[in-house]
Amino acid sequence: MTDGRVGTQPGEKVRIGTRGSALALAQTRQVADALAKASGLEVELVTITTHGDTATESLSQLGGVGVFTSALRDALVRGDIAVAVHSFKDLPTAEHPDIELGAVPKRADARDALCAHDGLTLETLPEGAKVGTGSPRRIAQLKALRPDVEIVDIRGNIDTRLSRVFGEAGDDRRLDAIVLAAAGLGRLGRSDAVTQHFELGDWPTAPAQGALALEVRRQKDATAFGRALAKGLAAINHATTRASVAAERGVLAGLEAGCAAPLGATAMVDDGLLFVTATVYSVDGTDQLTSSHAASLEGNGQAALLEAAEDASARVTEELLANGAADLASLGGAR
Ligand SMILES: NCc1[nH]cc(CCC(=O)O)c1CC(=O)O
Repeated sequence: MTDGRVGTQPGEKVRIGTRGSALALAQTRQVADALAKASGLEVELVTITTHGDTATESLSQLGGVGVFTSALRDALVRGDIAVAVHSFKDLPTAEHPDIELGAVPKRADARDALCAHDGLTLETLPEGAKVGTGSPRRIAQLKALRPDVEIVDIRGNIDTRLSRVFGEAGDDRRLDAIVLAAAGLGRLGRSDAVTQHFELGDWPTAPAQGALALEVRRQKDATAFGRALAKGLAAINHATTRASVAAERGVLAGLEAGCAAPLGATAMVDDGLLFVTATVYSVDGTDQLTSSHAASLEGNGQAALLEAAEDASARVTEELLANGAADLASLGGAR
């Protein structure tokens, strides 16, 4: 298709695929601008509708694997787009034969946040308060700390969810609070709705939460355009984010848990070490298992970081499984 091309064609743009939600568009515009600057190429957003956007079932019923990502991946493989931008936490852990990770930009806030009316926090919500979330992990975490609250399964985009607390929702739809990713709220300029941030130490979040994945085809165009794109992707890649996310997702893959599993994982790089901590919850929130390990970086650069990530996450996975994580998590196996 592009064989024999020497220079970039005038007007040839990097077609960047994104979901059409306000959140997806906001985050993709940001990386598209950064990629344009770093590559010197013109960019163009291509909106793609995914099954997760059109389905009306709750997320736990949809079953998860790739509902938000497979249509984007299909467009990438077909060549309709050159780059697919995903919320990293929505990506399945299984490798795709034709696709690889092109870049992972610097992570945003990985924490979850409570958005409640009247400035309330998880501690000050009234007894029996209605709290909205569709995530088995968040359900387990809420139940562990506030077994009295009534958890309401919600889905939809962030603005729809916020309207259940702050908007004109009728009394029967009105919620006292919802739990959302701080990163999503930040990207939409809605951090003002947050009444409490949960610290990662006692409220770990989904593997890769707050990070984006830029995927590209494994098969590269040997053209000036292809080289400029590769250079741009390398420039916006953030090596420690990529390794931290790899460590968190390594635990997810190692536990053979789906993206809806009640698992929280947090990794970070500091002072020559990569740390990863993961917690598996029973769905009712009464039980949990945590494991933490660190691996030292044997050298510099992305490869050394990824090796440490693999090492640390393998040890965390092994310890969680040895302590019965599979049994604990499968208490929610029906999801
Ligand atoms: N599963 C939905 C989803 N995928 C990515 C984000 C937002 C932030 C992110 O992690 O990049 C959200 C919403 C949420 O969990 O509140």
